[in-house]
Amino acid sequence: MSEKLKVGVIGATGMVGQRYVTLLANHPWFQVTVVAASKHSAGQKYGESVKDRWKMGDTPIPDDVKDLTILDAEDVDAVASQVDFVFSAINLDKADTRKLEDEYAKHETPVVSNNSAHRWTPDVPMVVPEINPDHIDIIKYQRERLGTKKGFVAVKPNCSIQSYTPAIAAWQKFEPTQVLACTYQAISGAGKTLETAPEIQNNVIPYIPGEEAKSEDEPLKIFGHIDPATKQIVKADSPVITSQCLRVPVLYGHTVATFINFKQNPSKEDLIKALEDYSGVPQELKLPSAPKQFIQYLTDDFRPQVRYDVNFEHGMGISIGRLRPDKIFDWKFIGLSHNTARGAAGGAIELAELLKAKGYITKK
Ligand SMILES: N[C@@H](CC=O)C(=O)O
Repeated sequence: MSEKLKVGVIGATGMVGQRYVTLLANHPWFQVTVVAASKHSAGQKYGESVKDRWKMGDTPIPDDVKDLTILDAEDVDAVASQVDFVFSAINLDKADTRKLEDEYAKHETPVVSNNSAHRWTPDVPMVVPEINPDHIDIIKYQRERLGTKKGFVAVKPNCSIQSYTPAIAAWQKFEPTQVLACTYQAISGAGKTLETAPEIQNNVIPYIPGEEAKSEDEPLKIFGHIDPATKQIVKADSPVITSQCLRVPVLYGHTVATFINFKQNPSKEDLIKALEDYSGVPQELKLPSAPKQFIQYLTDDFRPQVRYDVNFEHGMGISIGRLRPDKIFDWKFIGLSHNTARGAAGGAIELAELLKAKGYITKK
């Protein structure tokens, strides 16, 4: 077996960073060799630093990272010189995040980011590997702009869109024109637990800052195409998506109530078959984090439920149910995805696997 790629996790102490180090423990291709965080945590042993704020429940702090000394994420030289690429879960303001991620790229260290800062940079691919793997081809133009040979930034989209965008992708041949999506989002999406967010207990909060714009716009970049003339990703102009995003007292799992119109007139059987048959490059290449079944359709009207279905395919699969005709729209359905697995660290790890398999991430 070839030597594993050395990985840095920047922003390793927060909730998404913790999810990265737990998902990467025993990864067949990647080995976490550096954990980095704010200056405040730098110099401490990772295990010591996170033990009182460990949010991964029963999953212990992995042995391979426990004794690593946390580096300052802004000391790019120190981190980049020790790794082949980094996962970014850094939590700075957007301009500073963009600057820092670019610096890593310019140090010839590819960045696979969870952060939203670069999602709308026109030559940064925003990828769900099952849906738009071809967007990684934009990296050649990004490298031209950055003046790098190996370095680049690639991002995954916001977690909220992953409970309905896969269904829209599976139904592209029916030409979706309009989508209405109301999300019911878990508290871990805000980096909190039910204990650290007492305000969510017995409550529903009707506003998640910035979430509706992300939910409406990000799928369109994913459905877009690379324009070689401008060396940019041009977003699709349909379907038009409108949304409302609510925070609910759930730890993991974003549920969505979705309504959809099509130009064509698919039957329920056509729609379910398209969901169940939908499969992509990660499944073809058998990427280590790829779910065997990307989308499952559940016929029981009481499903999908967070309690039973959030961990479908280790949190990397999407569950859809209650597909039925609507009085105003053509169809409506319920979707569910795991917001910190498929929706965050798991989706980014699958993207890094795709980038490695396609030769964009290599040993330095
Ligand atoms: N913005 C989301 C997190 C997903 O990436 C949320 O607040 O739930």
